[in-house]
Amino acid sequence: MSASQYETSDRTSASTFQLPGLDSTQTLYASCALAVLLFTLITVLARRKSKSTRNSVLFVGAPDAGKTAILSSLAFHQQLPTHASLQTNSSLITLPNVKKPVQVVDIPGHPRIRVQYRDYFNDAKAIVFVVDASTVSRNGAAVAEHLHQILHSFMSISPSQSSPALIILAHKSDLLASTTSSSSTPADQMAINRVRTILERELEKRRQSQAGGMGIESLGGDEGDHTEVSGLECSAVGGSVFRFSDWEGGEVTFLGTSISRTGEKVQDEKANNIGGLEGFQQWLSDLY
Ligand SMILES: Nc1nc2c(ncn2[C@@H]2O[C@H](COP(=O)(O)OP(=O)(O)OP(=O)(O)O)[C@@H](O)[C@H]2O)c(=O)[nH]1
Ligand SMILES: [Mg+2]
Repeated sequence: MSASQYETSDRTSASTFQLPGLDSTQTLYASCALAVLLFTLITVLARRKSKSTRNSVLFVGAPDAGKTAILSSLAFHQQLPTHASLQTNSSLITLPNVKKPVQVVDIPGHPRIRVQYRDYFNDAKAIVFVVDASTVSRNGAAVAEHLHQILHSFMSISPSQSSPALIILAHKSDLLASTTSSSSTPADQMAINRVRTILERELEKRRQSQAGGMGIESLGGDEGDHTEVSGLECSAVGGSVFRFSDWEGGEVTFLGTSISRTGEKVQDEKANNIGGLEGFQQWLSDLY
């Protein structure tokens, strides 16, 4: 091959990597700048997408806790007669000072159905765990098992993803009012204290069983009996017992709630407030 032939082929291959009007160094810089721009664009779009996916509110909790009753109070401003739900309910609710309606998904508490919360977990902006404060002393272990499943899901969220907010409603506080009428503590606060204390005790039992390698009751659904169940990790500062305030999965809010009896109009039209659920409505509004 002659020297002139080499020259021609060199020029041809060089020209394929050059942008018109730029030499090879400038072409390299331009390509790098373009790559950085594309990367930034993709990252921004991906972040926006992951932020925008968390929009709904998820109601979970034991059967008969009051989830559907709360949902119908918020959605229809009236407590409709309810019965054990056998399928997931979904409704749009309006919140004070929030422009767009918010979707609420109510997962039945039946052990076989409750695992369906996982299908909605990644879209949830808030997880609302409803507890019947009037019966929790009797069924605390079962309620804690259910809550453990939820806490486990929180701890499984990857660090790059945002977590939903978690609130535990100490519900049916009206049923404590008669038993606590002589006490100076308001019924809502009494309900919170009771629910928090019982759940912390029951979750601590589960934590100890795990640590002792004794195995604990199943977390339900298709997870079966896990030997390495986690989700109850607490910061070392808090000492050795389970405390919601030390839980590593995030902040846990407690609120006492109740709703009026069947058929009563429960909305204060002017304030758009619903008796016994105002604090909860406000908490939701603050999220949106
Ligand atoms: N006293 C009182 N009763 C309530 C309150 N909230 C709900 N209830 C009653 O509790 C019962 C159960 O309520 P539901 O809303 O059906 O319970 P749920 O959590 O949806 O139960 P599942 O669908 O089985 O998971 C109903 O009879 C309600 O009227 C409350 O604040 N106070
Ligand atoms: Mg229901």
